[in-house]
Order: sequence, then C-alpha cells, then structure tokens
Amino acid sequence: MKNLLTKINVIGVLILNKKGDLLFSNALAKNYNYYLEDIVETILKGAHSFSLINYPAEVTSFTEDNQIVVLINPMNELVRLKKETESLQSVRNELNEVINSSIDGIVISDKDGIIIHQNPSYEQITGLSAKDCIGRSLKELEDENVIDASASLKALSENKEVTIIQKISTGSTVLVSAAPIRNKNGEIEKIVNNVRDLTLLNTLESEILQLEQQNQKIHQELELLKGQNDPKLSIIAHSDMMKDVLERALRVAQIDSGILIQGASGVGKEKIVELIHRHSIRKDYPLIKINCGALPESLLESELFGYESGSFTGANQKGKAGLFEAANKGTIFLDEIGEMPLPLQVKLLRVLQEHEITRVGGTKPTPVDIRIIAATHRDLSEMIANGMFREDLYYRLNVIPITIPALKERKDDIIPLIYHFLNGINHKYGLNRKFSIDALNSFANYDWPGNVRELQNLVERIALMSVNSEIDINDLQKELQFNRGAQFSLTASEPSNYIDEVEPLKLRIESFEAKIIKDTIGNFPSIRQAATALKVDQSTLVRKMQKYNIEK
Ligand SMILES: Nc1ncnc2c1ncn2[C@@H]1O[C@H](COP(=O)(O)OP(=O)(O)OP(=O)(O)O)[C@@H](O)[C@H]1O
Repeated sequence: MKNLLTKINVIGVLILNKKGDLLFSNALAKNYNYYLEDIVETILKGAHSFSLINYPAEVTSFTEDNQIVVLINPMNELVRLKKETESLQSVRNELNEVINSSIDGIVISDKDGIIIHQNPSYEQITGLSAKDCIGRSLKELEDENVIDASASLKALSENKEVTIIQKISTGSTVLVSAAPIRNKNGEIEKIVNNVRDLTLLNTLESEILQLEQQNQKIHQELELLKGQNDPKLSIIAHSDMMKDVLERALRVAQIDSGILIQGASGVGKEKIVELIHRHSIRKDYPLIKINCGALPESLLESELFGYESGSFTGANQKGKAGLFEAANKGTIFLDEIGEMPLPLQVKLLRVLQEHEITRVGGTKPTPVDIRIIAATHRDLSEMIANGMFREDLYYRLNVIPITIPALKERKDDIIPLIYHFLNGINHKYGLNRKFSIDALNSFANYDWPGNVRELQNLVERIALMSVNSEIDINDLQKELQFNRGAQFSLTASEPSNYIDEVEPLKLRIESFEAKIIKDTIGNFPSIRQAATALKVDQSTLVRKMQKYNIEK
C-alpha cells in the first residue's frame, strides 16, 4: 500500500497516527515539510478541510484504521488566480461601499481627465448625476461651463495635490481637493476628488452675518434708549427718514473714516456729530467744534493749527497749540466747511493725508491722531464747479456722507419734538404747559424754514410767555405777532396734498386718544385700574400719558 502511495505524484499524501506523529509522507508531500507542524496542529484541532495560503494547496483529511490520512492538493494556477480575483473583488466591493456611503462627494478620474466613478453624495451636493458625468472628459465639462474649473486637471498639470473652490452650473459652490494616486513608478494613474458643499456653508455664514447685524441694531437701539434719559443727549427720531440717519450715524461711529454731514441750518447736524463721537472709540477724548464761517481766515488758521512764539503781532510769547492738537485722539467737528478759505483747505488736506500739522510760523510738523467730521448746508459740488472748494478735499472729507432732511420733509417728527421741548421747559421751570390740539395742528402744518432750531425756540418761548396752562391757537397767534417770519396756517386741517390730508387725521386720532385717556384716568382711583378698563398695559398707558402730557 505504502509503495502504491509513494507512486502518487499529483497529490501529497501524509499518514499520521492519532497523536499526530508522521508515519508516512510521499514525495510531493515533502514539499510541504516546512508547513507540516501547522497542518498537523490544524487537523488535531478537528479541521478536515482547509487551504494553505503561502504555498497554495487544499488540505483534506480523513481517519482510516486509527490513522489519519492527509491529502494535500496543490492549487493549480487557475484556481489560485480565481481565489485572488475573489479576494480582490471583495476588497473592491468594500472600497465601493466606503466611497458610496461617504457624506462627502467623491469623484474619481483617470490620468486623461475622464471621470470613471462618482458617489451618490456628489449628485446630492452638486445636482450632477452619474449619467451627466461618468465617461465624460473634465475638459469638456469645463468648456461647456458645467464646472468653472477642474481640480483633477489642475492636479494633473501641476503633478501634485490641489484644492480649489469650484462653481457648478446648477448653482452650487463646492470645495474640491484632488489627490493623485500614483503607480510604482510615481506616475499619476488616477485622481480622487473629495467634494464638499460650500453653498450650505455660505448660507450659514450669511445667516450669521444677518444675526450679527440684528444684534448690532438692537445694541444701537439700546444705546439710543440710554440717551433718552438725558434730554441733552436724546435725539428725537420718529420719522423713517430720521431713523435711517441715526442708524447710519451709529454704524459709521464704529469706523474711523471721514464723515460729511449735509443739511440745512438747524436740522440737527451738530446733534448727530455728538452722537457719533459718543459712540466712537474716541469718546473718552475731546470733541472740539469750530465754525469755519465764524472767524476771519488768519484767525481760523491760528485757531486750528496753533502758532509758534512771535509769529504775529499780539501772539502769545510762548506760542499756542491749535484745536487740532487739543483734539488729539478725539474728534474735531468743522462746521460750515464750505466757508473755509481755499489756502486753508490745502492745509486741511495735508492734515487728512499726513496726519500731522505744522503750527503757523513753525517748521516742525507735529503728528495728530484725530477724526474729522465736517458739516455744511451748502452744495459743495456746486462750489467745486465754481472753483470755491477743492475737489480732492471734498472726496477726503466725504468718505461717508450723511444727509439730514429738512423738518418739513419729515413731518412725523414735529409733534414728538414739540413734546420733547415742552417737557424740557416744564421740567426746568416747574410748569405744566400743554398745547391744544388746534395749536399742535398749526405747528404740524408749518414749513419750519429754520428747522428744529426754529421749532425749539418757538415752543420754549410760547411755553414761557403764555399765561394759560393750555396754550391754544389764540396764544399762539399772539406770540406769533412777535415772530417776524412764521406764517402759520391757523386753519391747519385744510388739506392741500396727500401728506396734509393724512396729518390732520393722525392728529385727530391722537387728540381723540388723549381725550379718552384723560377722561378714563379721571374716573379711576389708579392708573392700573384705568389701564385695565382700557384693556391696555399699564406701561402703555403711562407712555401715552407722557406723550400727551396728561397727569393723574
Ligand atoms: N432730532 C433732534 N432731537 C432733539 N433735538 C434736536 C434734534 N435736532 C436738532 N435738535 C436741537 O435743535 C437745535 C439745532 O440743532 P443743531 O445745532 O444740531 O443743528 P445744525 O444743523 O448743526 O445747525 P447749524 O447748521 O445752524 O449749525 C439744537 O438745540 C439741537 O439740540
């Protein structure tokens, strides 16, 4: 039998006893001597059929007459290749699974820039389906503007890993990182592109920006509300136009650029400058105001720039610092900038450009750190055209323009301004003056050529001069006789245009509201009970009482 077995040369044969000792081995099985220990151990553990990997073979064993017969069948090349292909296939399937389940888009292109694979996330991110892309050349997709640039092509031409932001015709914006895969000679075989959605990121970013802007607005409104407690600081802005002016002023307060405020006399230009300074980083340093139209040229120059000792007759012996130096780190407000003489405009331009001044009669420049805010009621572009104002200075000053409309263009502010000034006078002199509704109507329909300043003067004067607690249209008329210019329409409710039609209606509603509030609080022992009867919040009622100057 053993002789017979020795002759078998297509299969290895081993015979072992039950303990695993080798009793017989044919010639072919001797090739496996090196693995013998492993084979025996595996069989003693109970395995009857298994494969040898390193020296490929199929091993089977069976027991016959208390002996273990082991057959080692060497794998032929075909079987080995099949095994290898199967194992490669399973690795490939696993890899595909990983690629296809990735949340990032993955696109694989070959060394010629042809797309050979893309995963489902790529379609979700970009809207481009496998049908649109697989088998297509990236160059073609670029030429057809399906994508604005290809990361694969860039990686191929630069022979390295690249990352680009790519815009896709479907509207998406993506971040693409292209990583080359090389063969053992270092040549690029394929490019794997990792694609991330930036559209979502951009949307989130713009949402954050919006929230930040809302936050800033709330902050600004809070700041304004804080200012309302101090009548000197508070700015009345009920009209949309004036609210826009305040919003713009508070926004530019944060940045250190030049501001030009335009508006007729008395509209509140200086008030806005104070607000900007108060909300700027320079708030702890001086705000110095100078009216460029109020001083002759030489005096204005020495006031602004200062002078060295003995530079002119009457000058201080020790010399003097000018307002630019005094305002260092703060803000300087140049009112009526249109009145500044041309030679001084040149010097001012230098301050804006070089951030340094040279005193009159001096030679050494001194650095200054100031923010310049200019204001004018004149049309500077017309002055430029007439050669009265330097264009270069205009552009330097007018980095951010703010225009305050005349009071007649923002009639919604008139009544709140009247109450604001009246409350101030009442408080200051312990008075309890009120205006009748007709008197308020007359104010609301007047054109106010002198703007808020004129309104303030008139309200304060009438409130102080009147002998009655309620100032009606007759008191107004009496006082107006002393007021040269004002031509009030005492039959204010006659409509002349749309705005005039709306205003009296609004005022009438307010007058009706004031009367209801007055009557109701007279009928109840407390404001809280009156508020309950009127079905409004107590705070609303108190606010309206303040608005109409009604006292309990
Ligand atoms: N919106 C406002 N709320 C409260 N007071 C205001 C407002 N606007 C102006 N005033 C007051 O009106 C008066 C005139 O305002 P301001 O001096 O700021 O005007 P101006 O435009 O600078 O005038 P001018 O061009 O004549 O210098 C000041 O007393 C100011 O406090």
